Amino acid sequence: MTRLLQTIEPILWRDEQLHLLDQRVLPHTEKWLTYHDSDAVAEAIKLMVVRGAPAIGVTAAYAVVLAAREAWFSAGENWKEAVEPALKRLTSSRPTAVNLSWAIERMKQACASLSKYESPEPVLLALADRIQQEDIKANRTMGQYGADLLDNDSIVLTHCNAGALATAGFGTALGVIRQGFLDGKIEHVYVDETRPWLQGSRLTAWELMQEGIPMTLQADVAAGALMASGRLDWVIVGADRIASNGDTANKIGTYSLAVLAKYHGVKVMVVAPTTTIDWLLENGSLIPIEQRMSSEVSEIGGHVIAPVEVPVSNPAFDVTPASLIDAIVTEEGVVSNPSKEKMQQLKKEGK
Ligand SMILES: CSC[C@H]1O[C@H](OP(=O)(O)O)[C@H](O)[C@@H]1O
Repeated sequence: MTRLLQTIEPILWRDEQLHLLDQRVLPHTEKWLTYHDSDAVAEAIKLMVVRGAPAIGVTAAYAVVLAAREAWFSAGENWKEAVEPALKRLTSSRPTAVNLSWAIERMKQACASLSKYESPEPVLLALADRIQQEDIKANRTMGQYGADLLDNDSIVLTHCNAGALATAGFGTALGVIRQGFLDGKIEHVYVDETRPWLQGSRLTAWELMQEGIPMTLQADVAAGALMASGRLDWVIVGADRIASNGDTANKIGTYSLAVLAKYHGVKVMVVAPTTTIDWLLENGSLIPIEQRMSSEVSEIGGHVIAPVEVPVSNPAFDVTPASLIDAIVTEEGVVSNPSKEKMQQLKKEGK
C-alpha cells in the first residue's frame, strides 16, 4: 500500500507572519525564525536560513505579502510604487534559482491587477498560499513520474538536498526517492555530503533517516569509485535553473557527477518543477552562477581549517549540459535525452 508521507514543510505562514525553519543549524537543532519584514526575509534567503530553488520561490511569495502590507500602511493608495524597492531587494537576494524571480513576478502581476484603494494583503496572501500548495502538488506528481523510471532494486546517488527542506514539501529529487521507496523500487541511496555547505550530510541524511529510507553518507569525492564499482543505477538531483535547451544549473559538483556517470554508464535524472525552467535562456552558459563567501570553504562549523586569508573560489552551482542528462522530470511530464526541441515540446504539450 502506498503511504502518503507527511513530510516536513520548512515554510509556514501563521499569525500573519512568516516562519522559516533555520536550515543552518539542522540536523541537531530545530529552530524556527519568525519574519514580519520583507528585507529580513531577503537576508534570510541570502544567508540560507531557507534554501533550495522551490523553497526560495515560495518564501519570496510570502515576503511580497509582507512588503505589500508595509507599503499599504506607509503609503496608502501609493502602495504599488512604494512596494517596488523591497521587491528589487528580494529579487537580488540569490541570483541562480529562477524560482525566486518567477514567484516575485507572479506576485507583481497580481499587485498590478489590484485596486490602489484597498489593502492588497488578502489577495496576495491567497496567491502565496496557492503557490505553496502548487509546489507540493507538483513534487508529488514528479515523485511518481520519476519513480516510474526506476527498475526494482535501484541503487541511486543524490547530491545536495532537493528534499522537503528545499521545497514547500515532499521534495523534487528526494520526492522521486521517497515515492520510489514507497513503490518498493529503491534498494539503497548514497548521499553526497555536498561540500562546502553540507546540505547532504546535514539535511538529506536527516530527511532520509527520519523515514527509514536505507542510505549511506559519503564524501563527494567517493562518487567516482562508487560508479566504478558498477553498483549505481541512477544519479538523481534537483535543479536551480534549467535553460530552454535542457542545460541545467544545480549544486556545484553535479557536473562532475554527470561526467563520471556518462563514463560509467550510470543514468542521470534531473527533477524540477517547470517553475525552474528559464524559457528565455538559450543555453546554460547564460545562467548566472552565485559566488558565495570564502568562509564557507575555509571554515567548517565556525572552525577555521585553512590558512588565514587563503584565496578561495566558492561557486555555489555548476551547469550540466543537456547531453549528459538522461531525463528531466517535471510535473508536466518527463523529457528523455533533453534537447531544445524536446523542451519546446514539453512547453507546448505538457503532460
Ligand atoms: C529542489 S532543488 C534544490 C537545489 O537547491 C540547492 O542549492 P542551495 O542549497 O544552495 O539553495 C541545490 O542546488 C539543490 O539541488
